[in-house]
Amino acid sequence: MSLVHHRRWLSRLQNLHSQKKQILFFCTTNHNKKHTQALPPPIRVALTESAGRGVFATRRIGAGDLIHTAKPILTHPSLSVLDTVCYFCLRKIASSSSCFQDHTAVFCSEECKEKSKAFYDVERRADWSTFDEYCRSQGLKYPLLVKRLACMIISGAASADSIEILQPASLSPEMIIEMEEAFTLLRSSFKNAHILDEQMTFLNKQWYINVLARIRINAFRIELAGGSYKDLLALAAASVEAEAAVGNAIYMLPSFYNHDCDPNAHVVWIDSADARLKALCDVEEGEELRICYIDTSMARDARQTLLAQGFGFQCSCLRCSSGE
Ligand SMILES: C[S@@+](CC[C@H](N)C(=O)[O-])C[C@H]1O[C@@H](n2cnc3c(N)ncnc32)[C@H](O)[C@@H]1O
Repeated sequence: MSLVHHRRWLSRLQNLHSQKKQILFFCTTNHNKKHTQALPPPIRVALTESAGRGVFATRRIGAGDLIHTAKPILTHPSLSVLDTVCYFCLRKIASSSSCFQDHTAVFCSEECKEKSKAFYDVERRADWSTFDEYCRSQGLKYPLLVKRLACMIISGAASADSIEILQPASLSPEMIIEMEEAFTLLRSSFKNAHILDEQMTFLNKQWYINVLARIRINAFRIELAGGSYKDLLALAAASVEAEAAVGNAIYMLPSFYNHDCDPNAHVVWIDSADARLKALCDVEEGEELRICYIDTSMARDARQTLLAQGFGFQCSCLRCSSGE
């Protein structure tokens, strides 16, 4: 990406920051005060030397401190937990008596149902069985986020360029060919549901590829840390079967954190897709905050391969450079 391109995105980000309605993404909560206040988090997004944009501390942050919280701008539950995880916030639903069932989806609260009403109404007009089955059989999770985003755009809850600010993955011609089937299924599901052409003007192949290229390197796999002992046992069992995730989500600010195999920050989810960015050690003012995109316990070569294939970069962090 060129410097001019980066500057353009940085200025867009600054504009976003100054818009009051966007404060949600950057919201921090001061629990010591009687009233909840939206304070700016102690960070800024700026250009790094070799990893594009990154997140930097604007003051000293102590080990274990909450840096900021972030609400997702897009979520989708894993297909295997559609009937036990909230459609909107990905909270686990303990029992059918404690949820708000609505046709194919479950909601943990009236609030989540209300917040997703507009795009859920669009989604439930269509028959998604073929699309979902295609994703399930191919082990694809990101097209589900594209489907959700398309429903949000059709309903007016999001704009067609809402995640354009995020960095896209570079896609090979083979990857683009692989996307065609899911795109065709997505479009035809809307068509068969009689969604009007004028509501779907954005939904062309180029839009689909652009969005998926961004989701590919910016989506977070959500594993909830909270819950009962029974949940933890279930989570441990599910982890073994690689099904621990309740879903996937896209955030704005957390997407600007770069990777390090020995990170100084991490993301935690307690009981929903609301993310908490926390410092893992003391961080000095001006220092870049980095999270780890993959399992830190892996060996160097495995980490390098995964980062190159999944995120398109060669990691040159201290740990990788020292061969650890
Ligand atoms: C989630 S984005 C992070 C923010 C990104 N730098 C930007 O400008 O929007 C992930 C991408 O950032 C770059 N990146 C992240 N960590 C990196 C690192 N340690 N070294 C080089 N590039 C990195 C890679 O291009 C990667 O695909």
